[in-house]
Amino acid sequence: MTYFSMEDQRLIFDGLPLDQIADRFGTPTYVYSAKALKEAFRAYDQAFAPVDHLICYAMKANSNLSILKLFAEQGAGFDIVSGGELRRALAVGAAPDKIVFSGVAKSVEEIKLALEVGVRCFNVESEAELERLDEIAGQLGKLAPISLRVNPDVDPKTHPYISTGLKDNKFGIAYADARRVYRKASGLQNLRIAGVDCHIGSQLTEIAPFEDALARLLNLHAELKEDGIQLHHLDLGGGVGIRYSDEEPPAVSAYAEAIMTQLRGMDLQLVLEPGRSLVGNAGLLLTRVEYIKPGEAKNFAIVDAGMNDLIRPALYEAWHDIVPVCSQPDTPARVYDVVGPVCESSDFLGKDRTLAIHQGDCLAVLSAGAYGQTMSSNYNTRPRAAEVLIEAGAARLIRSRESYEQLLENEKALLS
Ligand SMILES: Cc1ncc(COP(=O)(O)O)c(C=O)c1O
Ligand SMILES: N[C@@H](CCCC[NH3+])C(=O)O
Repeated sequence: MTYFSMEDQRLIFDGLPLDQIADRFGTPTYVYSAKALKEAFRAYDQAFAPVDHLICYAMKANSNLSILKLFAEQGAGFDIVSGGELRRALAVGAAPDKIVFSGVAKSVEEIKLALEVGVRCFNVESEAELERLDEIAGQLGKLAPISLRVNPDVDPKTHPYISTGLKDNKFGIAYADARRVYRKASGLQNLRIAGVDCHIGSQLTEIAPFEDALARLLNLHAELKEDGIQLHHLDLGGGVGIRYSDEEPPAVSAYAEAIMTQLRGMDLQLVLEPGRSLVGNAGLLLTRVEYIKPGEAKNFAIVDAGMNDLIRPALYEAWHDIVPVCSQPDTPARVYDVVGPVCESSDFLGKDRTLAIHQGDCLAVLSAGAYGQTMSSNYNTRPRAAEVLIEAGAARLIRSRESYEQLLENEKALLS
């Protein structure tokens, strides 16, 4: 499903011309389509309809409250990794019993809050965390629902920075230790074993690594049964990858078919934590060309969005398509590096892009709905971008551009 079209040389996104949105809200601005978000969620929900399942949207991909609310209304649960994300889920009225709590460094305060509100499950990432959780639950008179995040040592064949299920990654409990740690957990008074969990990495473009990880978890499930430990759910972590350029990630339906085939006959609820595939291609970043700068070796299109707004190209050399929102047939195309205002040579949004553009033109950086705004920063004292949602044929602001006052107020108040 594509949400783009061209009308009178203008790029239309979910029914609205992007130049109009840029004029109205300014740049840089993230723009999302509610229709695309809902359809992405529905693809998972329908594909897994034959089995008992819960889709916990991994809000690290995009935690704008309006987007969380939209997913909650579709029936989603949430995968959170911090007390901050828990507060976001609660702020949109998410049901705590649909929240799973991942993360390697859960603090005492975060655990207390999660126990008090009653999250569905803690995805425990170490023995030390298991002990901390048992102790705090005991103090609060609660029974903490847990699953162990098992590191299945499976190669997800993705960028090394976003691979999480290999032996040398910090995440999860080693597969070889998992059975022993489950036995230990079953002896701890204030814990209730709810399930098993893994997450092997992000932007996976093949199904096989998911199948390998699932096979290992099912093997563990059988071993635990022998030990008298019954699991109620199996959480397979993040979702499939998305298409940024020429990748061919599996369709959600094909992924679901493969997973459900393996799960057949197992009495386990399936939990999934997709992030990128629910929001990535439902969003883009609008930016305007401040200057065209021809160079000796390169031409630069210097735009008003930088690595502080979208860090993926700088961090992972990630490729995002960049297209003018108004095409200009009479303008000669040139090859540009599209670079931002930040004082770093790694501040680029795209390299060697053939574009027919002038100073003042507006560009759309595509597939920017996931890990865009959530990974943004105030580096160079740059305010975070605005965010806009297109819904029912209209665009509305869902986060205002940060003001310089907001950026200064905290420290100004502390000036001696
Ligand atoms: C624990 C966990 N769950 C879910 C996700 C979401 O993954 P994705 O955005 O690839 O669906 C991540 C991010 O990689 C994660 O770390
Ligand atoms: N931030 C990464 C994804 C990693 C998600 C966290 N485990 C990206 O932008 O591709």
